[in-house]
Amino acid sequence: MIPIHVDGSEAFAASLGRLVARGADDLGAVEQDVRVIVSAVRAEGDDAVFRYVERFERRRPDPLVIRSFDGAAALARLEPDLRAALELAADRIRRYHEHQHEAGFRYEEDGVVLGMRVRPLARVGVYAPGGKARYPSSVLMSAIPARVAGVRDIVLATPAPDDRLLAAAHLAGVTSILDAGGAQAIAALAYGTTSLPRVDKIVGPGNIYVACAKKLVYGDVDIDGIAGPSEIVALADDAADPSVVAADLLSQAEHDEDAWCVLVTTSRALAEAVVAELGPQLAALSRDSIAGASMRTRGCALVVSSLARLAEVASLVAGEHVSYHVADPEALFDRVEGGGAALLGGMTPVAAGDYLAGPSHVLPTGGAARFGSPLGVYDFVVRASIIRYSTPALLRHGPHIANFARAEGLDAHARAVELRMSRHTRLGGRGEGES
Ligand SMILES: NC(=O)c1ccc[n+]([C@@H]2O[C@H](COP(=O)([O-])OP(=O)(O)OC[C@H]3O[C@@H](n4cnc5c(N)ncnc54)[C@H](O)[C@@H]3O)[C@@H](O)[C@H]2O)c1
Ligand SMILES: N[C@H](CO)Cc1c[nH]c[nH+]1
Ligand SMILES: [Zn+2]
Repeated sequence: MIPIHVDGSEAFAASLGRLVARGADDLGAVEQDVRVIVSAVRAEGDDAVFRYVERFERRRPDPLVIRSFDGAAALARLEPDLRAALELAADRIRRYHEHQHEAGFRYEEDGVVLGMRVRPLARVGVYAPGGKARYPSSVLMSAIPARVAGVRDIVLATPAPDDRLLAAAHLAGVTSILDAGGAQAIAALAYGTTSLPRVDKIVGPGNIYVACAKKLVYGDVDIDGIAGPSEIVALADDAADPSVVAADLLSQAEHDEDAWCVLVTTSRALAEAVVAELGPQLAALSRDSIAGASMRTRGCALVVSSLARLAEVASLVAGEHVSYHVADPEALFDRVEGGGAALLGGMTPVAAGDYLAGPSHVLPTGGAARFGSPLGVYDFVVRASIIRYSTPALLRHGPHIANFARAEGLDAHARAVELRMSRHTRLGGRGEGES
């Protein structure tokens, strides 16, 4: 089902090389089409959004923007077990993100007040996929951090929201819903239309059209990143439970034919036992053809000779989820670089992180965990630097600033400083401004 490669072999080097080079999805195949959609929505607004929703989703939303929705009623209509799961998840996600609050700061240094002000973004767009499957979990995982940050308007963009989505939107504090999916929804959020004011930032996962549209509008609006197919890197030693490791690998493989599922282990016997588990477990899944395709094309087991090498390989691969099936997960985690989500110990399924542990499941993929972080409250704030000079401080720094400016050939910069200094001197120290 998946090949096993031992460190030192050519096959191991090739497999690791392919993983390290995997990068973000190649969006080139759809870029031209998406560019047309984005430009049309930018130029024509609602009319173009309706046109593309009719073309790709075969329906006409009415209304396109839902300003008030009865999320509480939708929640009440859900089957009680699902309702309880959503409420538990929302509560846990909120409490986790409350730890991420970032305070600004101010201090004074020799007559110069410096600081940083942190304010929430005013208006954000949260995309929740709605093509092949529905993800109320993604609504919670994207919108709750925004709500905790204090964002005033949270627009959920999703095609034809059902009760599960409306209930999640209600629990997450979504303020309005754009009933559209795909590139047209992203363009409407980025540029605004008659019925929808533009947003400051767009977050959340989606398919290749959504990802490409986010990339194209970036700069006119902020984005969280480009989410590619799901990934899991399971790290295991010889004490790991092969059936549990196999179950974790399959739990991400079932997302997408292109998901990356990788086992890195210090034990050849464990690798063989995991591979033996995969077939029967896969056969029992409803999405067996998706998970099977992912395993066949992008799955592999890499066998290394030490925990140090395990950490090195995990750092190189930089997976979205890294699950630690080893005797001392904390010690190994300490040696692995990068962001993403770490699931520590055999009793921590990746699925717990996907649904309700607390941290957002919107994570860097395609190796972006080398530098990227989970979606968080910090994604929904804007920072302003604060600088305030007193007169003595400017008299002290002024000559240095002017010298620096002239060295860059920027006279006007120098004069803006010198004017203040000379005016102050002319007025005998009684100049305007701060003493
Ligand atoms: N990383 C995460 O946290 C996470 C979470 C949930 C889902 N996902 C991923 O998000 C993706 C969701 O994809 P999806 O397709 O189910 O839903 P989606 O909502 O992202 O895309 C559906 C939209 O695609 C557009 N579309 C479809 N065919 C098109 C075409 N030919 N031309 C232009 N636009 C077209 C339509 O407008 C449609 O509304 C999956 O890959 C899934 O694995 C990721
Ligand atoms: N594992 C996905 C992120 O890679 C998130 C998700 C949503 N639902 C279940 N899982
Ligand atoms: Zn998942």
